[in-house]
Amino acid sequence: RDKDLPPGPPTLPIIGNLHLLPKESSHFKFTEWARQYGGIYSLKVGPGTVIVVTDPTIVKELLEKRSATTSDRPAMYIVDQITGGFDIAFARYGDEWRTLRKTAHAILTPQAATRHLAIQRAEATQLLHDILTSPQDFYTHVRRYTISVIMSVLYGQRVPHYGTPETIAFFEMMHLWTEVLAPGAAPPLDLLPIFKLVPERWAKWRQTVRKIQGLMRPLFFGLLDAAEERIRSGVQNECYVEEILEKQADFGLDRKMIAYFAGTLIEGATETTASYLHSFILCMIAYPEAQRKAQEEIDRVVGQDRLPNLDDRLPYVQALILETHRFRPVSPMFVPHATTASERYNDYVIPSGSAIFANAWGMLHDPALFEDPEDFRPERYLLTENGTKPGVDASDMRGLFAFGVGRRSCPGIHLAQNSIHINVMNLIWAFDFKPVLDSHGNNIQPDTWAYSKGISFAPLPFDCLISPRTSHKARIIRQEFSESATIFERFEHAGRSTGVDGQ
Ligand code: HEM
Repeated sequence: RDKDLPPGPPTLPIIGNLHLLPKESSHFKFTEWARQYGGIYSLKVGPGTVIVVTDPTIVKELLEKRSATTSDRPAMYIVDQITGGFDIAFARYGDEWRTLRKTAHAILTPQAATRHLAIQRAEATQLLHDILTSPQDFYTHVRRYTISVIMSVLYGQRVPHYGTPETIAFFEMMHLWTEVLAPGAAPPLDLLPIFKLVPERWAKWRQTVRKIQGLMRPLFFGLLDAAEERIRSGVQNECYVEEILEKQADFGLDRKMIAYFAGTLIEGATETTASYLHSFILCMIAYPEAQRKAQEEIDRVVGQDRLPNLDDRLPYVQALILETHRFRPVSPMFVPHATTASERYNDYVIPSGSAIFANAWGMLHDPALFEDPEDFRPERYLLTENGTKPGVDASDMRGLFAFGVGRRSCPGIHLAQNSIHINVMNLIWAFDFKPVLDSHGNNIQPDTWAYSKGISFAPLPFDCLISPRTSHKARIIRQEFSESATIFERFEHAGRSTGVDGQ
């Protein structure tokens, strides 16, 4: 380790800290090191440098104030092989990323996001209705909701039930993504490019990449073809593809870019929002007192006779939403950034080309910032704006640290926040969430640590008893769902096929 680098664990010759890197749930080990080496430390991975930041002030300084040089992404050979560099979340910091980001704003700014509220509300009503009808399947109902919203926003085509060929192909593809990107699934291709020459029969990762490509191309182009055909036939519903085809020349996009950009946005939107909502339900059964307080507030403000809406003032529910982001952040390490120039921070030099990991988990679970951080306690956000301990200077800790900071922060935040607020309020208003019972009638306590260990951090499927709070509310749900039919009609195009077989 160069003497100007921030401190870090002892290195071995040539490989540096490679042998120490965790194979799963890396945020836990990265947080352990942060407690030992401080708010900024470094890891050597072969010749490369990784900087891990676990201090809100340093994150703000490096990723926000100096975002002109810290907004690149590390090279990811496998991702580029799969998406041709057109996945906005992993694209290098350059003209193509700028173009993609600009087009994302066409659908994702706060104003643009309000255009999607009608379909989000209608889909949320279907989520209530689906849970009312088959509560044991709540996990897949939530996923149907999230994919249906983003498909409507992008292609103007909703997903009325979970088993459509497009959803089957999409989730199969996501499963393979997780498999191939899991640490250890492929050799360190970005550090040791010689491995790129290994032929496919000896490189399982290559076979997986080929399978993903085989699912991805027909899915992304099939969805685009179907949307274009619908638009040509004069049926419009203000979706992204309509807008982008109109302005294609201004944005400088070719057809492949549109197909891959829109397709990779489905990935960015679906699992993240679903994972948040699953964590919320898990917290409701694990922390019944928080559920009771939220229900009491909603009953007082909203009453029994209508669904909640975004104008309702519900401070405890707002605090609960923030606490869920803090307690189980969807992206505990954000997405890694990289530097395009050397940066000096205090006495340290961060070389150009270093990866920077913002350790959101370590900050959101820091006992110096949060009282009993491993407790789920919405009240902390009623006490101080950022949920931090009274008296702690947390001005650099924004309440929504969950969505990243700087130029690469999440452009989907407004769409995601609307989905989260609408559904959390609806679900608390409508249902009681309880743990399942064992054969003696005792509660089986949910495991709030049973999460996926790969690149995403999502609760593993869990059991839960969900029942409507009153039969009157159940009737309102059925009525609202049937009234949503007129909104759904605009996003359902019977007879138009994407050609995806979903096998
Ligand atoms: C609970 C929901 C969500 C959470 C917690 C979340 C969180 C994040 C985080 C932490 C990042 C990385 C920020 C960084 O690198 O500094 C990110 C990036 C991104 N998110 Fe989200 N996200 C969510 C939903 C969505 C939705 C609904 C969309 C799309 C409609 C979306 C699209 C993206 C994209 C395109 C990027 C990459 C941005 C870039 O690299 O320029 N996300 N998100």
